[in-house]
Amino acid sequence: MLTQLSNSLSKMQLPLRLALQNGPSLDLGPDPAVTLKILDSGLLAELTHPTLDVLGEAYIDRRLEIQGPIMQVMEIADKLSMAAPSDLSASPLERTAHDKALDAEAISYHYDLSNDFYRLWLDPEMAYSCGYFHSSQDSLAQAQLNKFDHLCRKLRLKPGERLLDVGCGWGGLARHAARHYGVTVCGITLSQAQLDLARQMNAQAGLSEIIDLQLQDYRDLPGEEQFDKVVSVGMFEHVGHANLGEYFRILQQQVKPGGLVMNHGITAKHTDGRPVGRGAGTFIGRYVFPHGELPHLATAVAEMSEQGLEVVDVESLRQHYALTLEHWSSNLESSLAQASTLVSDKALRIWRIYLAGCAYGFRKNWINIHQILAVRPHADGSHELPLTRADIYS
Ligand SMILES: C[S@@+](CC[C@H](N)C(=O)[O-])C[C@H]1O[C@@H](n2cnc3c(N)ncnc32)[C@H](O)[C@@H]1O
Repeated sequence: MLTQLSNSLSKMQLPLRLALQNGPSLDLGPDPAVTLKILDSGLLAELTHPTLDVLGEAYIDRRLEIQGPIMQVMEIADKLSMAAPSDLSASPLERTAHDKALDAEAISYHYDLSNDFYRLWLDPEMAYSCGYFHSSQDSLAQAQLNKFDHLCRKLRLKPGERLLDVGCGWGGLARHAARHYGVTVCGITLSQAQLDLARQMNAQAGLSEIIDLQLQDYRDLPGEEQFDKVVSVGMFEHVGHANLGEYFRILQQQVKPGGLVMNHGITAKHTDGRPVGRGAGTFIGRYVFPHGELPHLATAVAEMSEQGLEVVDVESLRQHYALTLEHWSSNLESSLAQASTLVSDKALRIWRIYLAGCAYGFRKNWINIHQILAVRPHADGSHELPLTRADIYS
């Protein structure tokens, strides 16, 4: 049965062994570093031209086992997927009409999984977004502190200011800003599990009085012009194209005239959002971030501009997200036994593929990430930003 695979794949010369359960095996190159063990022979027909979602799905459904370093598995899976016909650009774009109920369900699916599971592979402050590496040798914990500081400096936070953190996660940025910049913070999340732990962490840090975290959708934020600065980190990927205008309008309304808004989020490679990674995006949408959508940088900037936010600075952190994800993936890979006691076998398989696959995707430039800083100018068009960025780096 493996002959049919041999014919279609052997010219690829990969360090890969394909093995049938209790049966023969086929090496696609010398010294195989990775073995794909096929537990369901029905998969063989698909393996002649596998897309990444087919391979990922077969693994999480236990039709396939993987043996070997996970990052090498990703690289080999990507090469295998090149045998697939490249007609994916014809597949329809994933766009959802987001509403509050749908978003709450999607957020709970991902973020309420298990705090203890996330704690296994995130940094001690549990930042769940791209770090900022001053050097590739920085630890994950250091890179996350660097990121908090980079954001606070770009936002030019000053003692006594009020900061809104939209999608605050486990509150690491809020604590950093309150501790080191003397601001009071209001943060919102849609995950009850996150909120509970974030409040505990704030209390342990003695910061509960100056950080107010709530379970709230961004569309339910009350009032206007309540905040000196607004930050949103790793959240706008959940908003959806159809709601981007409303989302940025709300951020603009929340900040006082003259105030700054920072949007830090993953962005699409192509302006029209056509698929990349031969099925990788399909897998992420189906199993990791349901209804997630990645706008292109140009779309985000256009939507911000239309809502009265003047974009003043844009920085790509793509290499930083590859490094961050490599740390997360390697932390998870070295804690698999413990992880298996915290989440289901299927969830663990999904998260293994997601972390390693996204690290690979950022390295390959399939996706990007941008910090977009904007100001809400005063009515006469003025603002108080300095003429250069020198103060950020002093
Ligand atoms: C990837 S996490 C990032 C968390 C945090 N900013 C960080 O950097 O660690 C995304 C966050 O966005 C929040 N979120 C997603 N959709 C939301 C919505 N509609 N309203 C409020 N928060 C939302 C999630 O609950 C989660 O806290």
